[in-house]
Amino acid sequence: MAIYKALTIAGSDSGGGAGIQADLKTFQELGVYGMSVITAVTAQNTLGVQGVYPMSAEAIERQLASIGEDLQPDALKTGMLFSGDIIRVVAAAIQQYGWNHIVVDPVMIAKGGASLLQQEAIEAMIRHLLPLADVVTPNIPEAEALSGMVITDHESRQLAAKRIHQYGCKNVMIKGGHEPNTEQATDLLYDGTSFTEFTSNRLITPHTHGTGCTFAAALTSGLAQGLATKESLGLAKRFIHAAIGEPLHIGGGHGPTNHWAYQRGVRATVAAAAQAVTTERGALG
Ligand SMILES: Nc1ncnc2c1ncn2[C@@H]1O[C@H](COP(=O)(O)OP(=O)(O)OP(=O)(O)O)[C@@H](O)[C@H]1O
Ligand SMILES: Cc1ncc(CO)c(N)n1
Repeated sequence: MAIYKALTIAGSDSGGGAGIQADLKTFQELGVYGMSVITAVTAQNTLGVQGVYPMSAEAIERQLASIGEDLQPDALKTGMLFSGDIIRVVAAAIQQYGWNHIVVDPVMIAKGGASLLQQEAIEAMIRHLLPLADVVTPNIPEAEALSGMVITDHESRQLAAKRIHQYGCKNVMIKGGHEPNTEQATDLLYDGTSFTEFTSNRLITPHTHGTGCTFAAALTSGLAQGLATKESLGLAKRFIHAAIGEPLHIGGGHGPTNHWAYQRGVRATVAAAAQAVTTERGALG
């Protein structure tokens, strides 16, 4: 059996709902072997971010080299990168080791408002990282920061996607979790030629901590297994919808999503089908 390997380069969330922890849980659930390079440690829970402690560039470089010298990832994602220096180190390693299938989740601000990326780092991300990306997955505020324009409607979202695409990434997926007053959660993909929408009903819940990380990790899992970009995005959309749809109700604030929900749904469907076959056989004979 082939073992597909996925790498996350991101920050640690002590509360377990976002960052490295969300990524590794998602990789595991989707059947890929997960590896991590930790860029920063956050003291964080469902109530907010209580502390941010970036790793040194040397510590990050060393982790990247340990992966590069031994374990080639089939796909990787970046999450919280915090500074321009860290972005340059990560971009250099991607090039040095010839890694492919790169998902850049341009994490900037946690849902509670804490900054996870310094302002000066946006320029470095545009210059060094986006040209290496197969898919970049900004939410609406991140797409505004990257494109330098305000997104108010469908047309301005399309224009922002085109602007971001010009930085050299192959695909831009502007996620719609932050779109106000909509009954649907619609994500917009631009591949340099045409637009594709991925839509689900909007779930009403405060428990959306780590949705972006989980979505990008599911996308990375699909790419690691050799699925095409659109197939992987479809998988990610189904995975996050299931994860938001069955919240765990832990913590006193914005709780994490449920990383078990998607596979439990798949297993239940398979079990129901097996039951139907057994019943039919029983009826026949
Ligand atoms: N309430 C919701 N109901 C259904 N889908 C949602 C909801 N909120 C977010 N999503 C979906 O979750 C995925 C992540 O989108 P979102 O815009 O929330 O990311 P994000 O803001 O980067 O997340 P994070 O807060 O973790 O940084 C997208 O596919 C989006 O459509
Ligand atoms: C470590 C980390 N990465 C990303 C996010 C964004 O959800 C977060 N809250 N924490």
